[in-house]
Amino acid sequence: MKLVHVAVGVILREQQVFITLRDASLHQGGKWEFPGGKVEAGETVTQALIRELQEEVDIQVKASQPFMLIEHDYGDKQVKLDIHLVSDFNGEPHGREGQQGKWVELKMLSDYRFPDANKAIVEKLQGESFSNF
Ligand SMILES: Nc1nc2c([nH]c(=O)n2[C@H]2C[C@H](O)[C@@H](COP(=O)(O)OP(=O)(O)OP(=O)(O)O)O2)c(=O)[nH]1
Ligand SMILES: [Mg+2]
Repeated sequence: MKLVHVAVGVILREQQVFITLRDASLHQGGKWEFPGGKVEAGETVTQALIRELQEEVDIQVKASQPFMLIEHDYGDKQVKLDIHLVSDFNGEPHGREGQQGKWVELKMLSDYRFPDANKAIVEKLQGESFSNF
């Protein structure tokens, strides 16, 4: 079974999070996600996070902190999501690869359909206040 290590960024600004829609053709497609992608050989998670957020949503990450680690088995694919909070960045995020993207209030996140592995992320985010962001 494939185990894929994924760097995932929760981009935060004033009680909002930037999420994107996964293309229907991808694994877990048609669902919303926190931008990110596979950690490549020789990369740290932080390096992968910086690279993926530049490629996918066109921002330059200035500060990030580890938030949680989730291992999930989808049956066809096993993922290890290394989720980091992105607390400071340059640029304005947008779906650079043509994908839909939007800022969503933290308290509204549970209204969106995410891959199953994300349930714990949404719950933890909604349980925190982030008064500092
Ligand atoms: N980016 C991201 N991936 C997630 C989330 N939740 C979740 O289960 N995943 C899974 C779906 C995919 O199987 C995997 C991420 O792979 P990906 O398709 O984003 O990888 P990538 O950007 O490197 O793209 P590629 O190399 O396949 O082109 O992690 C999430 O919130 N964000
Ligand atoms: Mg990706």
